Formats: sequence, C-alpha cells, structure tokens
Amino acid sequence: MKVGFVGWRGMVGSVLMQRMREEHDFDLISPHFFTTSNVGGQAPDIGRVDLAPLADARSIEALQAMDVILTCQGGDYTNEIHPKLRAAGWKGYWIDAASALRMADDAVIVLDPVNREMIDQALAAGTRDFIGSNCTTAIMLMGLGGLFRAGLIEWVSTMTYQAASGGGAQHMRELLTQMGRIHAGVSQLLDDPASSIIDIDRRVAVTLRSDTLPTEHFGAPLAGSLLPWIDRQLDNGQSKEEWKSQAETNKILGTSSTIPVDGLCVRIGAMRCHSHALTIKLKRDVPLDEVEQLIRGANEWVKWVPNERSETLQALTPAAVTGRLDIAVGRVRKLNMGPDYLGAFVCGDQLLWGAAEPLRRMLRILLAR
Ligand SMILES: NC(=O)C1=CN([C@@H]2O[C@H](COP(=O)(O)OP(=O)(O)OC[C@H]3O[C@@H](n4cnc5c(N)ncnc54)[C@H](OP(=O)(O)O)[C@@H]3O)[C@@H](O)[C@H]2O)C=CC1
Ligand SMILES: N[C@@H](CC(=O)OP(=O)(O)O)C(=O)O
Repeated sequence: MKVGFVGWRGMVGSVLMQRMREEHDFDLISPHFFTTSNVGGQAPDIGRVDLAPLADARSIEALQAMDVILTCQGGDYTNEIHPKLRAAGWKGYWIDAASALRMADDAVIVLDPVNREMIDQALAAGTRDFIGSNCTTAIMLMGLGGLFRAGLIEWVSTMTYQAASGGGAQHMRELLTQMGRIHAGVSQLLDDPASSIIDIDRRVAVTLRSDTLPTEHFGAPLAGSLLPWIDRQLDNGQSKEEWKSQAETNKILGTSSTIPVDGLCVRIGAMRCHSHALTIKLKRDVPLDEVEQLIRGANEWVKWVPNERSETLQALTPAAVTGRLDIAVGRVRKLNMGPDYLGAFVCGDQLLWGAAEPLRRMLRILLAR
C-alpha cells in the first residue's frame, strides 16, 4: 500500500513518525513523503534507504498516486487540498489530524478503542475520510469509555487543564521562555534564604505584567498563571474547544440522542498532557467497585489510580503520564450532590492518544483489511 505522509516533520507528525518506527509500521507499507516547503529534499530517517526525495504536497497528480494520505499538516492544508483531490476522482483513504473535516457527514472520527465498530461499518459502507478527534475529547473518552459504553452517563461536565502543546511547538517554547524569565527575575533573591517571599512575589508579578515577557503566541502570560479560553469565541459564549467536546463525543459514540457534555477549557503550564476534572451524572446509583471495573475494563491503556493521596500524586499528573500511552484515571468518588454524581480526574498525553496514535492505528486497520 502506497502511503503518502504530509506534515510529518511538524510536532504531531514527529510523534507519529516516532510511534510508527516503534511499532514497525513502516515495514508494512510503501511510504512516500511530501512537503509544502522543500520539494526534492531528503525524506526523513525511518530506517529505510529506498525512499524517494520529498514530493510536492500541493501536487494533486503526485498525491493521486497514493492509496492512503496521512496528513498532520493542519486544517488550512486540508481545506485547500482535500476537495481538489476528491474532485479529481481520487478514491484513496484520507487520514487527518486536523479538525477541518471532522464533522462532515461522510467522515468518521477515529478513536478505535472507543468506536471500532463504527469504523468497521464505515469502511464496509465505503467511507474514505477518517479524521482524528480533538485531543481533549479523545483523552476523556479513552478514560471514561467503559461508563459511556455501559450507557450509564446522563451528562458530563468537564473542566479541562490543557497543555501548551495543544497550541503547537511555538507555544511550548514560549511557555518555557516565560518560565525562564520569571525565574531569572528572582534568582538572586531565591538563593538568599533570608530574602522576603513578599519581595519575590512582588517581582514575579512585575515580570508577569511587563511588556518584556514574550506573549506573542498565547496572547498573555501562561507561566505562573493560566488562560481560561482556548480556541475561537463562539456566539453562544462557549469557546470552540468547549463546543467540540459535546459535538465530537456524540459523533464518536454515534449516540441517537445527545449526551450533554460541557464545561470550561483552561490552558495551564503543562507541556503535553491534557487533564480533565469531571463531574459525571450517572443514570443511576452505580456502586464504586462496579464503576472501577467498567473504567478499568474499557481498554488496555487505562491506568487506574486509587483515590488515595500518595498514589494520586505519583501517578495522576502530567509529569507521570507525559510521553506514555497511559490514560491515568483517578479521584473517582461519589460527590456530595448525591449517589448518582461521580467525580473523576483523567490525564493523558495529547500528542499520543490526543493526536498521533489514533491515526497510526487507523492505518493499521486499513492494512489489516
Ligand atoms: N488531533 C489533535 O488533537 C491535534 C491535532 N493537531 C493538528 O495537527 C496539525 C499540525 O500541528 P503541529 O504538528 O503542531 O504543527 P507544526 O506547526 O508543528 O507543523 C506543521 C507543518 O509546519 C511546517 N513547518 C514549518 N516550519 C517548521 C519547523 N521549523 N519544524 C517543523 N515543521 C515546520 C511543516 O510542513 P513542511 O514540512 O511541509 O514545511 C510541518 O508539517 C494542527 O494544525 C492541527 O490541525 C494538533 C494538535 C493536536
Ligand atoms: N485545540 C487543542 C489542540 C488541537 O489542535 O485541537 P484540534 O485538533 O481539535 O484543533 C488545544 O489547543 O489543546
């Protein structure tokens, strides 16, 4: 199978390449690499010597020769190229990280540990566009899939804690630069055990509000702060990121009546793990041991964290989860609102299950047909 890769050197694409090498996916395909900026350049090192030079990612003719196109190039590229390619009669499979086509009627959002049946049915019916879900939504569904599958969830309120990587590589750099500037402004005081914490704090506040702190990408300081708005503003008061959670959750689950999902999405100073603090309204009072069994049994990546302080601090944090496929689920307990109200916390790497992993697994599904 000829597979064309677009966007392979970006942040999501690089994680995808790494995972595909780890899983030996390249052994099973004929890979072709495309570029929007360096036609004729050298293909990436994937442990193979038989690769052609980089092809033009805007050449419909070159793309048409592919059986599958897997793109992490972004929504603008998708909006430009996908319609032209289909209009030219291309019948191949389009696998995409960007949100552009997600809600299209003839596209399926792929998260196979949650919606494998839907993917199989769509393939049998001739669907050709398979799109990765929003990262935040994917992580919640990977963590709570067992409760959704059992039909126990009446609604979910999700308050998110989203990492800098969701904005892209430049955002991660900006966060670290902000951290460094803040530290540099007080490092001498920190070294002096006799210095006043009030002085240190005052200087930090001055740095946070100063024009010299780089905020080009986030639009405001994130280090030492947080940003309670992610993505565009919608007319109903939601952010686009908040809107996606209900829309995509229900599309992925194929619900016949909408399960309400809503809450506030907040950017925090984590590097690449998104987290959710969840309030779940169950349809009935489900005993906690049953809840645990359902959550743990949903997929092999759920890492159950008992609702205890030390284990939570060890395992239910971005620091513990980053770079791993684990979806940590913990803080599961009944809330004061009543026996059918459940609290939970979910944490996952947004570049893995939130972006690259469902795409490479979709490719595997195609290869296994
Ligand atoms: N599903 C999800 O939850 C997520 C989805 N995404 C999607 O993935 C898309 C890609 O995101 P992301 O990987 O962050 O985008 P990047 O900005 O890292 O990369 C996108 C493209 O930019 C070009 N580029 C220009 N300069 C550089 C450079 N110095 N280093 C690397 N690439 C460069 C590359 O194209 P070229 O080689 O052709 O020049 C690259 O493929 C997003 O637009 C979004 O749609 C992102 C995060 C999560
Ligand atoms: N919006 C997400 C990342 C992302 O790219 O999402 P999407 O693929 O839905 O556009 C974030 O900022 O954390």
